[in-house]
Amino acid sequence: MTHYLRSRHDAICVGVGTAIADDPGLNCRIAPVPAPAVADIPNGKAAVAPTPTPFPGSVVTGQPRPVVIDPQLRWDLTSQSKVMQLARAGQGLAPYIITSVSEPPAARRSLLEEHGGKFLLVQQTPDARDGRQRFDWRTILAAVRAEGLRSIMIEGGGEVINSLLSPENNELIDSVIVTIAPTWLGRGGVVVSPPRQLGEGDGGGGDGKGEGKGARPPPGPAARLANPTWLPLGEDVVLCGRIAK
Ligand SMILES: NC(=O)C1=CN([C@@H]2O[C@H](COP(=O)(O)OP(=O)(O)OC[C@H]3O[C@@H](n4cnc5c(N)ncnc54)[C@H](O)[C@@H]3O)[C@@H](O)[C@H]2O)C=CC1
Ligand SMILES: Nc1nc(O)c(N)c(N[C@@H]2O[C@H](COP(=O)(O)O)[C@@H](O)[C@H]2O)n1
Repeated sequence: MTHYLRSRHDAICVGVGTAIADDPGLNCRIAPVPAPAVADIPNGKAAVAPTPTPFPGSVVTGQPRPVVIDPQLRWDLTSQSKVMQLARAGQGLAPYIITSVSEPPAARRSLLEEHGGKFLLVQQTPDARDGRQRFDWRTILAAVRAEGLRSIMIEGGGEVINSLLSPENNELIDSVIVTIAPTWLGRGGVVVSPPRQLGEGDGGGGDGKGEGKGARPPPGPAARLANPTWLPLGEDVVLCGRIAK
């Protein structure tokens, strides 16, 4: 399922936490799957695939562009990183790294650009929830779109998913696909639990912690997927749906 989805998107996105933890390949390891005919897509529009920039001399088709969110350039990308090895082998594309560092280290920039990747400079803004500097997802998606990439699969990890699934971003998400495996990670594992929509009122006791006027509003309705589809797949089950309005 992961590789089928990778084959059907122009870009796949992970956070720097995933890049550091997993040294992921972020390529598609199945043959390209033909797109459905435009006539089969509700309100479908003609699709023109963008031309990726592969490592010079390699022939890459049907590979998504890795997009890594790395505001402070924590990822120590080297020529031995898996994604770069795959780019050299013509089995994937070098990443676009979204950062707020205006002058990335010159050697890393050269390495990236020699492989067909690049840094995309994006400004962080204070998050309305906690005031911390973050990228707004609308800005991230605009930067990716400006590179000619028209679809993006957000793979993870936990913090990226929690940030994208925040209520204010719901309108940006076309669909949600969750693979449920018969496994639990235990305490300390990656937790996907996005912030909940807030309800009306001033919190005067509604959430049990309210202190009257000016306190945090009580929680609003829980988020749900509309028209969910459940697909058993080996030992796993895949859940697909759209965020309910
Ligand atoms: N089972 C699965 O399908 C997947 C699991 N994972 C797992 O997730 C784990 C990593 O997850 P996390 O530690 O949560 O890291 P993460 O991959 O979500 O990256 C978090 C980092 O991304 C940056 N970031 C994310 N959203 C941002 C925003 N809006 N603005 C600015 N910066 C932002 C921040 O630097 C933050 O520290 C790994 O263990 C990996 O194996 C990762 C992908 C898929
Ligand atoms: N196990 C697993 N199942 C999925 O459905 C996933 N989307 C992932 N995602 C993440 O992908 C990375 C591995 O990438 P490569 O296979 O090296 O390209 C890794 O970060 C997983 O956490 N994983």
